[in-house]
Amino acid sequence: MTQAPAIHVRGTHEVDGVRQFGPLDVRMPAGKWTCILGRSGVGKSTLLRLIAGLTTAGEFDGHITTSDAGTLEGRVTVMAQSDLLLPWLSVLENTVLGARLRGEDPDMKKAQGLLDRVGLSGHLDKRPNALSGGMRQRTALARTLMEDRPIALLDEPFSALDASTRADMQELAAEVLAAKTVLLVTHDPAEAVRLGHQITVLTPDAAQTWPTLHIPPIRDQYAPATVGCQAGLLAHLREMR
Ligand SMILES: Nc1ncnc2c1ncn2[C@@H]1O[C@H](COP(=O)(O)OP(=O)(O)OP(=O)(O)O)[C@@H](O)[C@H]1O
Repeated sequence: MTQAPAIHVRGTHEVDGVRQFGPLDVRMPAGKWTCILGRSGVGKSTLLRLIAGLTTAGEFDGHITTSDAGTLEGRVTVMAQSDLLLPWLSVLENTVLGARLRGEDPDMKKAQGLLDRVGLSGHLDKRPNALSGGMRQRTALARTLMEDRPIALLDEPFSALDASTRADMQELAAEVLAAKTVLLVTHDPAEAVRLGHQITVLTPDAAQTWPTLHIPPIRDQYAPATVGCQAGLLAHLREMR
């Protein structure tokens, strides 16, 4: 795997000639987690899609660059808000879909290991319509973690999970994606404070950096400093409405 680069996004996004967000200037440090929050509809998923090189509802006027001047193409793995599981494939087949689409031999042992870590080892042969929402999301997470890319873009990857499973999956993702450049879109201040090396709050006008704790992630969510940071961030998000 190549080393994870930093990512720098500068620009403005417009939909039908109306500015949706920007001009923003956001830097995602190399090999670190940047957690992005902001009110619903502000453009978090759009920003993620722009970095992923996917289409958006509008036009982006700006630049997305990497610290090594390399292209993003082929170096990014994306976990979208909807799980995008193929209904005719099993849990295991969906998990190895990336390799299959590239015409490679999938690493079945790695896939089975990840599915075990996400608690689905007893469901490998099931089709997505036989799974709960949380099980589907964990399958999509396993599929994302299969890809050994230097950049991971995760759009609310733990939103369908119960609290204890969510904590477990956050720890798994932090372990597997260590040293990668990660963008995590979340609505949960506790999640951002637990996982983020950097916390960015997107507004229609800018991307604000919220001060994080000096302790490196993954942080103890019950430590007084963590709880205080979460409370401050939540208050800030509520004031922005
Ligand atoms: N296909 C589309 N056509 C027109 N407008 C769209 C389309 N998709 C998204 N939008 C608009 O773009 C804006 C940003 O959407 P986006 O999904 O990026 O927001 P978000 O911050 O991720 O929201 P949420 O937190 O609710 O997921 C929204 O106002 C939305 O209405």
